[in-house]
Amino acid sequence: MTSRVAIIGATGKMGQLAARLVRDTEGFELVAELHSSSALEEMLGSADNRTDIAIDFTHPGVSQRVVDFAIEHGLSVLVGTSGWSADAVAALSRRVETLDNGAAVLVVPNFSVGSVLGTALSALASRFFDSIEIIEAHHAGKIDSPSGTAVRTAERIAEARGALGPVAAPHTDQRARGQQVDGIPIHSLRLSGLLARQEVILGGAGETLTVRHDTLSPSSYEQGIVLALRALPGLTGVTVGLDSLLDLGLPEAVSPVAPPAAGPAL
Ligand SMILES: NC(=O)C1=CN([C@@H]2O[C@H](COP(=O)(O)OP(=O)(O)OC[C@H]3O[C@@H](n4cnc5c(N)ncnc54)[C@H](OP(=O)(O)O)[C@@H]3O)[C@@H](O)[C@H]2O)C=CC1
Ligand SMILES: O=C(O)C1=N[C@H](C(=O)O)C[C@H](O)C1
Repeated sequence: MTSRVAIIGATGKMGQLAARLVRDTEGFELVAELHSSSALEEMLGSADNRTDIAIDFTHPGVSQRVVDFAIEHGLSVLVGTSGWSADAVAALSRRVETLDNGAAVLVVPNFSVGSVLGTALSALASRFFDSIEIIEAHHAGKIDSPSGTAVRTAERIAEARGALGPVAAPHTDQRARGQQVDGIPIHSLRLSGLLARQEVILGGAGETLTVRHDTLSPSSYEQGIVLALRALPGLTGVTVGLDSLLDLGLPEAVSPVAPPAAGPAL
């Protein structure tokens, strides 16, 4: 069976990449391409060629409106746009449950497998260090900060630490100490010449551990986008991240669906 796909943000960098992947992947057909001047109705396709899946690669200020429209019309949605907070995802889950019309949403803060692993490994390590900060660096054209990946990493660290509670982040009243998400300071750099990089620095007694991921080319997103597209028809409700699709083989304590972990006996 062929899934018909609409891309919202099709003129953008990621939208163009997604369009190529949809065209090149068996079982998917591209039926609509929307940009900033398009009417949202265009995402539904035509009467004899109705859309099944919407892919959103727009801007943080636009994405929620796009996703709301898609789920209201029973489309499943793959969201690549950054800026989806935990609160916004929780509200979306409630909305999808209430609608109960078959729509499913997969929100993916980062499609790169290396980045997903970097976040998971940071969550794993976070139970052993009480001092943790994130530095994320992106191309100068990125309009939002902190990055969606950094926010997701901080959320995953907070989940993994569970009863251990927030990390020690002194001097939070000083602006140069970063923006805190779940008690973890995130420092954002925007630089010409860069694509994307994230370092999670964990400090302990007499040692630091750095988990660093570098995105060198947009090709790093391709595998994750195709994996997500193929998985979407089998999902229900709202799912965040590729973790559950990748079978990372990590202990339950750092699984995003696991209950809060108890602190390690050191
Ligand atoms: N999850 C992941 O792995 C990744 C996520 N991202 C995220 O994806 C998003 C898009 O990034 P990128 O492709 O670089 O951005 P671009 O600025 O290149 O593209 C943005 C797209 O959104 C469209 N757009 C803007 N406003 C609207 C609107 N009101 N209605 C419909 N379409 C609109 C633009 O159309 P127009 O051309 O008409 O302006 C354009 O097609 C960002 O949030 C970014 O952080 C990026 C890389 C990887
Ligand atoms: O805007 C980008 O480029 C990216 N945005 C996403 C984010 O905010 O984390 C994913 C990736 O880092 C590239």
